[in-house]
Amino acid sequence: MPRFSANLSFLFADLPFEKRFAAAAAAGFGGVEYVGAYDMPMASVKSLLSDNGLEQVLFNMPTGDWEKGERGLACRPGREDAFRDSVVKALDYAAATGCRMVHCMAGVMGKGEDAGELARLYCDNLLYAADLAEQAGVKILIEPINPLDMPGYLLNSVEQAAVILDQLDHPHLALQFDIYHAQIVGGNIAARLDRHLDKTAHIQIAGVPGRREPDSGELNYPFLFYMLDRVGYDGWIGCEYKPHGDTVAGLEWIRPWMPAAK
Ligand SMILES: O=C(O)C(=O)[C@H](O)CO
Ligand SMILES: [Mg+2]
Repeated sequence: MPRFSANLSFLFADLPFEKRFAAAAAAGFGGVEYVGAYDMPMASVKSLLSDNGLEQVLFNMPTGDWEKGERGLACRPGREDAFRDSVVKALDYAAATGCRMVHCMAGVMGKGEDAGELARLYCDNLLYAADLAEQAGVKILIEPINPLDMPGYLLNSVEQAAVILDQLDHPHLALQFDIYHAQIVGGNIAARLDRHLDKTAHIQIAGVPGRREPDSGELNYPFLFYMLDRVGYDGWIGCEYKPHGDTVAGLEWIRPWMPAAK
């Protein structure tokens, strides 16, 4: 049976962030994930989780200055110190909230930059983060993101991520398999999920095209959930989509697997 996590950066977006926790619990979710809650004190996040009986499934490391175009720091020359600070901050929040997975965004390539050089720095930084994460009992996840939504992003394909994970061979590095991005970059989802499942610590879903509810578009999610059960995937499935309208009204697709809270 799939276990669904509500991505609070996408779902319940009409509510203030701190109210999204209760809304997720009422909708039946047992876990939540989001980009980050670093502007809230750790104790407040912890209370929101425990008051609502929620597990903190995942969040991102601080990603740098989003307004200025940063999308993670891990491949960025000159940002090594900021990257190391971001690892420490994320692991502090992870310890406070009992979170066992942290997504490390790679960052974007500038025009004329050497992808090989950036990839080398990215790998060095991933190993630095993974060593610290190991001491904290946390996994660092890397997620391929499609280049239409995030032009210049360093890590685009699941296959690229698999090569990096194979080469770094660190027990605290794993794949965040976002099916929405993977469908746009390569398709053939069932076979690729199967092939890379041993590296996959977390899955995210959305309909393609449009990143809407997973009951719209070209992907057959009930089949993929069935397949994930058959192969014994026991991780979370993050609902990272932009609801068409009201989040709860749009959750009809989930009810065969997840009833609303009583
Ligand atoms: O963009 C995505 O798919 C992600 O999962 C990012 O972490 C969102 O920030
Ligand atoms: Mg994602």
